[in-house]
Amino acid sequence: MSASDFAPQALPSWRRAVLKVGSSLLASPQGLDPRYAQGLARFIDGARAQGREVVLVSSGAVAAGRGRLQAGGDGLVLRQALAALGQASLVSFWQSLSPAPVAQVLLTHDDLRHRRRYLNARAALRELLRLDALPVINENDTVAVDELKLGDNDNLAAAVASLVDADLLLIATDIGGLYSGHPQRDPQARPIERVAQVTPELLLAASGGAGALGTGGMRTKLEAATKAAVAGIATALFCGRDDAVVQALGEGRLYGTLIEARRDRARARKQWLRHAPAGGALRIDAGAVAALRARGASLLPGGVVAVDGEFRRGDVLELRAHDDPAAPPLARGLAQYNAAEIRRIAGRHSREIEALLGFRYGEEVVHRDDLVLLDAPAAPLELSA
Ligand SMILES: Nc1ncnc2c1ncn2[C@@H]1O[C@H](COP(=O)(O)OP(=O)(O)O)[C@@H](O)[C@H]1O
Ligand SMILES: N[C@@H](CCC(=O)OP(=O)(O)O)C(=O)O
Repeated sequence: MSASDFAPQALPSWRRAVLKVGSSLLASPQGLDPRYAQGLARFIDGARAQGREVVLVSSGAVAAGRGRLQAGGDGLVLRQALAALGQASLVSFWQSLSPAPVAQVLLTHDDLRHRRRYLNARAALRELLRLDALPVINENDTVAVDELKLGDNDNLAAAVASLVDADLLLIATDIGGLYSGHPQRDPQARPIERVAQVTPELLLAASGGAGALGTGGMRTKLEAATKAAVAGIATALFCGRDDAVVQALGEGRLYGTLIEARRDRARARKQWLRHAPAGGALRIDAGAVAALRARGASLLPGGVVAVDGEFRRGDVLELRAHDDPAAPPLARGLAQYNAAEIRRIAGRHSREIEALLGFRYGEEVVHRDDLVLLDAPAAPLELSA
C-alpha cells in the first residue's frame, strides 16, 4: 500500500490552511527525525512565499522526550512528563527547518470550549499570522489527559482550522490516504480518493487502530475531517513520507483522500451573522465604508466615528455609514473589543491601541473573517479549484 495507489486530483484552492503532522512522520528511537519533516517544511515555505498562511499542528513531543531520556514505558503520567520534556525540542526542531519565525502555541479542547479563551486564542493566532510567524500548535499535554490518552491532535487540528477560519485542513500521515479496510491487515483494502460525507461504514473501516508510532489512527482523522466539513472546511489526507506527494501538493495536486466540506455550513455562518440579534452598532466613516465594500477589508479603529449601545467582545454588531444615518446597516460582524474599549480607541490608529487600553487583541475592531456585507449576495465560501 503506498501513495501511488491514489490517482491525482485537484487540491481545493486555499489561502489559509492548517497542516497537521503526526508522530508517525517525526518519531525515531533517537527522538525527532528530520527526514520527512524537511519536505513538509519546504512545502510550508513555498506556500508562504506564494502569500498563503499556514498554521502547523505538530505531534512529536512525547517522541522527543523519549529520545532525550531514552525512556521506555507507556503510562499516561509518563507520557505527560515525556511531552513536557520534549515540547521545547519539538519547537526548536521546526525552527531549525523553517526560515519563518516559529511560535509555540499549546492548546486544549477545553480552551476552545471556553468563550473568552477561545476569543483570546483566535486573536493571538491571527496576530501571529499578521506578523508572518509560523504558529506550531500542540496539545497542552500536561493538562489534556483525555487527548493524550486518545492521541488526538487530529481533532485538535480540526478545531484549530475552524478557530482560524482556515479554508483547508491538511493531514500528513504515514500512509497514502484512506483505505476501505485496514491497509496492513485487509488484503482487499482499496484506496478511497474522495469522500462526500463520512459515513458510519467509513468510520468502521478506519477503526483498525494506529500505526506503530502514531496514536489516533485513521478514525480520529475521519472524525477531524467530519468536524472540519461541518465548519465548511475540506480535509486532504496524504502521505508525508513521499516527497513527490508533498511536492505535488505545493503545485495544487493531491495524491491522497479529499474529504469534502459541507458548503451549507459556511453559508449558514454568514446567514447567522446576518440575522443574529445585534448587541450594538458602530457608525463608521466614508473611508471605512469604501474599504469594506471594495476590498472586503477589516474594520480598523480609525474608521469608527461613534459607538451605539453596550456590548461584549464577541457580540454581533451592525456597521452603519456615519454620513447616511437613515440608510440600513451596510455590514454586520463580531466585535473584537467591547463597547467601552471601542469608545476609547475610536478614530485612533491601530498602533495606539496598546497605549490606550493597556493591551491589544488585534489591530481590527471587526476582523474581515467575522464580517458579512449586507448588500452583497450570500455567496458560500469558495473551496473548489
Ligand atoms: N482504513 C484505513 N486507511 C488507512 N489507514 C488506516 C486505516 N485503518 C487504520 N489505519 C492506520 O492508521 C495509521 C495512521 O494513523 P497514525 O498511526 O495515528 O498516524 P499519525 O501519527 O500520522 O497520526 C496508518 O498507518 C494505518 O496503519
Ligand atoms: N501531543 C502528543 C501527540 C498526540 C497525537 O495526536 O499524536 P499523533 O496521532 O501522532 O498525531 C505529542 O506531541 O507527542
